[in-house]
Amino acid sequence: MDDKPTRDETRGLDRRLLWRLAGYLWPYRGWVALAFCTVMAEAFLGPLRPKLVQVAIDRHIVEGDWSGLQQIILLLVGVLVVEAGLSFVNDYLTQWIGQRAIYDIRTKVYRHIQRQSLRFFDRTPVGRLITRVTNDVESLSDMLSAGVVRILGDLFRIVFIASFMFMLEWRLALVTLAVMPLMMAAVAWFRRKVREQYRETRRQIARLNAFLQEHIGGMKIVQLFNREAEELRRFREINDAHRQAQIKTVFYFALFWPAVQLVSDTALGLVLWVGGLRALEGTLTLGVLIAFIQYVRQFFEPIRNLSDQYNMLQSAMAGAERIFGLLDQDTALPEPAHPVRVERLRGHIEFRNVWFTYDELPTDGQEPNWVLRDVSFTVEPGQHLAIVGATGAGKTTIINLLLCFYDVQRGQILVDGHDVRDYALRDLRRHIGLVLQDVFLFSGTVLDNITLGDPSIPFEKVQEAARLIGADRFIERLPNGYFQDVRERGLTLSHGQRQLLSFVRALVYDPEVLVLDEATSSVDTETEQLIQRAMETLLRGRTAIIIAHRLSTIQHADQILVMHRGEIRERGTHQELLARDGLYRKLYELQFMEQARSAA
Ligand SMILES: Nc1ncnc2c1ncn2[C@@H]1O[C@H](COP(=O)(O)OP(=O)(O)OP(=O)(O)O)[C@@H](O)[C@H]1O
Repeated sequence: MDDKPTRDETRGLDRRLLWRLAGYLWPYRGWVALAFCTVMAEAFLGPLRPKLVQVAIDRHIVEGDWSGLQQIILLLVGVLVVEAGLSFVNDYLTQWIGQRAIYDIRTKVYRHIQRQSLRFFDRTPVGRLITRVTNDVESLSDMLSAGVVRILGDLFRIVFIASFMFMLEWRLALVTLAVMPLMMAAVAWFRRKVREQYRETRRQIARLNAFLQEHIGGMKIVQLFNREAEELRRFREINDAHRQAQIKTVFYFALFWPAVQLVSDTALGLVLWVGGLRALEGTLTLGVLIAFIQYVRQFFEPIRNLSDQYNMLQSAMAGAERIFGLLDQDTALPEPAHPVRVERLRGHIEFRNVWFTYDELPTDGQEPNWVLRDVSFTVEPGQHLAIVGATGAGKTTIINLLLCFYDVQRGQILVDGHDVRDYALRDLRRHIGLVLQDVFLFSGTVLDNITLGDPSIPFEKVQEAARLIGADRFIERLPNGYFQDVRERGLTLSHGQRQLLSFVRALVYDPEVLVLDEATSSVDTETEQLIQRAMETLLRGRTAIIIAHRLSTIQHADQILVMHRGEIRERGTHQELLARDGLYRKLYELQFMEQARSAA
């Protein structure tokens, strides 16, 4: 299911992952160094304050030295102001660095996904990829921004505070540290519990995501089969498990904070007791005692922060592992070192003994599950080739291979005499237009969907293409015409209208070769005729490969291939194939009878 924790999160911090993540901060190393300096200065100034208070009391208040006291007060105010300034610079800077690094990683992940071959998308659920680009990248955010800097800052703060305490009065410092074993025990317990709970929460989130992805996608079926109540019950169950995991996490946090407070208060009590007794004996000044009270308060805060940050690091490590796992998996087809240059294609296409399977080739010598078997054919420039066959025969696969969505395992595909692998993918796809039966419309206007956001295509060209295809009438009837928003996935347009739009799109791009997967969805007779005429316009003067579902539309094709279970069973023109008493004739008669039945 989506987003399983892929690493054992009980493992500690992985140094290899940390280094790799640090690599994303390298471009901002100057700023990171500055952030370190500010955090160090802040870590030093904090413990300086109690020391100043001690001096103010012991040397000036007790001695009645007003002018000296004034100087110390001024110094204290100065320290506070500088600390506030440093804190601002540090917070802003670390977030700025972190957000930049996150931006870089997110762009890198998206670019990587974009380059993958379709084989990758067949195997990887969309929900998982979305989680990688959003949640997982976000989980690195805390670490790459404040994380590392703050952890170092806290460590330094502990060292500085301890040093100040020891310099001031080493015996009282030891008294403060006496509670450390208690503190360590509390931290260790909390860390273990929260880690367990954290893993449980992640598991529940993954279940929630997987459920939502499946059920929102399949809502039509859920509603059609009246499964709402049952699905709601299942959703409630998962949602409840998620809630319980969250509440447990909150429980441990709620227990941890007061526990830390208790330990630090115990330290305070000890300091007051031992320090108070000594003050009464006259072996300790009041200033030192007051300074120590402040140090005790300061000392436990970074310790508490560190245990929090440990959890943050854990979550970042899990996210990093998943992101790097994705980045390290590269299924992009290799681009040729010296691609064939193309200005225009002549449109000569040849499949030469092509064998193909969607699966990985077995390494144990077993025969693969071939989807295409020894497919060979040639389309001369300007010719129209139609492919027919039962569902699953391998028609779409031929298109997928011609457009290099997948790589052939045996044989060769040649366009204008060159292997398709010798072309740059961009070039090849620019010159071979593809019109699919399931027309995908992006959110945006009708115009955007025709030009696919290419501003160099003039509006007049779009209008002209729409007129030639016969789509102008319905577009102009839309409330905003070409500027009508089509909504996500084109739900506001009918099948026929979407089909026409995709024809206009193809005509505007004016490819030399056109590959067309004829729509199977039924449209009314008028739209059917419109589509038929539009197809003729689109195909005129171009080399074309048409996957035909209605045999009536391909009677004028120069060549027809009849596919059966991945093989070419028959080939010829419509008349030749009808004359032969074979598969084509059977298919034709079947469709003919169906049409006659539906007309009756
Ligand atoms: N992405 C894929 N991964 C694995 N197998 C696939 C994939 N796409 C298609 N197949 C399998 O390959 C075979 C041929 O499929 P193909 O889509 O080429 O058939 P088709 O003739 O175009 O069918 P239809 O007319 O239904 O579109 C089928 O058995 C199908 O299950």
